Amino acid sequence: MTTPPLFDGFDGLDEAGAGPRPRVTVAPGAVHVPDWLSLERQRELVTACRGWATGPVPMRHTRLPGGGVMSVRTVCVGWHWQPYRYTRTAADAGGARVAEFPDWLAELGRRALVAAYQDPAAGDGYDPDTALVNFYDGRATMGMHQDRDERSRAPVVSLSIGDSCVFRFGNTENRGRPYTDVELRSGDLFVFGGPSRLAYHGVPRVRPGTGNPATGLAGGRLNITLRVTGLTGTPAARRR
Ligand SMILES: O=C(O)CCC(=O)C(=O)O
Ligand SMILES: [Fe+2]
Repeated sequence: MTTPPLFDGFDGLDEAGAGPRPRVTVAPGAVHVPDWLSLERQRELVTACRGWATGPVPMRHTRLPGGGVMSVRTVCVGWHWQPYRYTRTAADAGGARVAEFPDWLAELGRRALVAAYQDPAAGDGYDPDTALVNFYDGRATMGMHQDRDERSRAPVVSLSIGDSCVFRFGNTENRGRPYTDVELRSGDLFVFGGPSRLAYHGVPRVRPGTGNPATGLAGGRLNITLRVTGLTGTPAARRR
């Protein structure tokens, strides 16, 4: 029996409906954990992201120094990323200080590492302090890049909600091959750390209409990456 299209992307079954999609180590330190987030957790994250998207810093298309504009819309929590650095205030998006990074999100990050690396101690000491929340409409893509503006080389935890996408996970040398195309669906976790921490990656395609409105997201794709900036700020500095 094939999977009814209505359930594609959130029933935990593979394309043929034959069973759960397996956890896959795509490269050393890079792990895909399908269906890691419960529907309820996805709903909570959608609600949280809606809140962050409305302020204090608005969700916006990031402008690149070369004059280009990213097709995804982004809002940051904890630290604000703009190409190619982190600051506490969003100079390129209204100037407000970004929302505090909540403890529950750091805890989710620790649990993500335990699940991805299948090691109860994998989350020990992991203390993400920034989240980049990206929203992709059906036409948005993200070119191949490295996440390298963080001083820390602690793993990146990536959570996906809504429409499925092709996530291209490459090598640490250049934007080209070899790379692996992974389908990320609503609820999937992807972690990249260790030898894969600086691997090039991108999103060449989103598949409109494959999400589940029960997540609270009627359309589009939400991706949240948790990272450790390695930057410090005293409470006073944090307000700057
Ligand atoms: O949307 C994704 O899955 C990846 C996002 C990403 O690479 C980034 O925000 O740096
Ligand atoms: Fe990235």
